[in-house]
Amino acid sequence: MQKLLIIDFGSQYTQLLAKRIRDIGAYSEVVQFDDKISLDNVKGIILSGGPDSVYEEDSPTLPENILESKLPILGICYGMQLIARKFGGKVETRDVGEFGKTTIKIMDHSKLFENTDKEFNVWMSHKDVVVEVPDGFKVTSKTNNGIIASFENEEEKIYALQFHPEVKHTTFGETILKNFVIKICDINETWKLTDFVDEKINQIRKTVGDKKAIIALSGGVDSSVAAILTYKAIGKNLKAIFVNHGLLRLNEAKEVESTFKDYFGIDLTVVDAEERFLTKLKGVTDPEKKRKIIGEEFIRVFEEEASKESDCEFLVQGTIYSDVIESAKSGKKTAKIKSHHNVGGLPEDMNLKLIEPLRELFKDEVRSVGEILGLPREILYRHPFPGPGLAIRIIGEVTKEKLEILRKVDDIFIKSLKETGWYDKVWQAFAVLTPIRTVGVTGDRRNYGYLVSLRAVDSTEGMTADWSKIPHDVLDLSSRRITNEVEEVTRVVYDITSKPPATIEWE
Ligand SMILES: Nc1ncnc2c1ncn2[C@@H]1O[C@H](COP(=O)(O)OP(=O)(O)OP(=O)(O)O)[C@@H](O)[C@H]1O
Ligand SMILES: O=c1[nH]c(=O)c2[nH+]cn([C@@H]3O[C@H](COP(=O)(O)O)[C@@H](O)[C@H]3O)c2[nH]1
Ligand SMILES: NC(=O)CC[C@H](N)C(=O)O
Ligand SMILES: [Mg+2]
Repeated sequence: MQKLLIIDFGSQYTQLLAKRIRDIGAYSEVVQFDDKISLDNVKGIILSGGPDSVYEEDSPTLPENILESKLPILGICYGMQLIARKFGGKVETRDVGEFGKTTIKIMDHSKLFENTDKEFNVWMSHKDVVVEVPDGFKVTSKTNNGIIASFENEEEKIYALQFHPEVKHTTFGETILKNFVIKICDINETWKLTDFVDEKINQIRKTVGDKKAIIALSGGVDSSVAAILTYKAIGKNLKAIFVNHGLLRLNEAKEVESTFKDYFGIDLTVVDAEERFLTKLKGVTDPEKKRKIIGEEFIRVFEEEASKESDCEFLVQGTIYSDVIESAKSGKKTAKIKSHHNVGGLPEDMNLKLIEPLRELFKDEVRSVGEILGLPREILYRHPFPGPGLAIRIIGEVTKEKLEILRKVDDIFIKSLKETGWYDKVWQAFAVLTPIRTVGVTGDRRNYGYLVSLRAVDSTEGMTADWSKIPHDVLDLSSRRITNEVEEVTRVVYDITSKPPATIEWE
């Protein structure tokens, strides 16, 4: 089968690139930069970004055989800088980076930019820049800051982009990738999500055999889809476990329980584990420590529940690709951003075998799988909620008192969004409780209360995000309700940072 090869230099977005290629309907494979690379059936090569700088010693280099192959090449970010250096251009670092939204202007015709505007927004994440392109290459676009955003050698079919076309916030990103895959590499075969569903159901059936499995069910999108997929494979041999770790939102435990009992015939056990989680978290302020403690405690609960069943050997989790990438469990060079509780937060000694049917997919693909499986909209379009819950939204130590405050604030914000029709317009929204105390005046009295931040983001798969442009009156409504109804809070701010440079959750 014809394919595109993606060479991974440690970008946070490598699998996202693979996904975009799937969206275009072509088959792609990701390999590490130092793997032995076979070029059989390969029609084009994409070089990913990465955390290194090409001028540093020991930084990853271009595999030799790809240049000899004369196949079309597209270098992105680090990949672009590698091409510049390899062919004799110049790469330098700058004091000020470009992270998030930047505008570029097309300077010269390029096949890559066919059907795009002459000027459009792109998503950047870099500090190094190409200051001189190699001989034989031409600059095809620059950013508003005068930085080279793309260059190419059309004859050799070598193309380079400083920005990330694989990121949804890059307008025309899909057009650019399509131009590369279809017009430049000439690929024309199809990949479908329904094939994926059938394949996974068979695989799960084979793996579990006549043993039993438990599914860690949070009521969120990913684990609900994983649950139905697994239920289709092994039926009654699947038991669902929902852990109430005391870090949930207002009324969440009750809602999840009733939704699942009503909708699906799956056998669901709710485990009340509030005291054990909060005891373990006592005095802990470091975000990574919190995540590891929670990840381990989850597994201990699942092990205890599994041991109550005969022949229960498997734990199904709704892990998706963004959980994997940020925990640095993908490529060799990928930097760790944070340990997602269900991946980087897992203990080393665990006796259940993991099944993660959605591990390679992104959120929007998971939603599509859910649609194929017939899950209701209200489950599929819930905002994501992280496994460690409110523990990573309370900056500093987690206490019962703080959990109470944050639950009330979060509930008011979400209700305000729902009432004004904004809940479905943003990808994820929540509140964060900071340890900062600030002076307020309520009813002529001094009130020394907490500072909370509201956060709402627009995203497609959580890998990048922009802050949502919620109207001022909706923010105003939320702020007034919060300060009126939650006396411990004296100040409300709205988070206006994109990812990158920030992340979605604060810890
Ligand atoms: N309270 C919980 N009880 C049981 N399992 C949980 C709980 N919270 C998280 N998990 C497990 O951890 C996995 C990762 O959590 P995550 O929040 O990323 O996914 P989700 O809750 O299924 O979906 P969403 O991202 O929409 O919230 C879940 O798929 C589920 O398997
Ligand atoms: O199940 C989870 N376990 C975790 O440990 C975790 N950390 C972040 N998230 C969610 O992932 C998405 C990206 O968040 P970040 O930009 O903060 O990494 C956002 O949707 C976050 O809510 C988690 N989900
Ligand atoms: N995202 C990237 O590929 C970054 C490449 C390089 N480290 C830079 O800062 O420019
Ligand atoms: Mg969740």
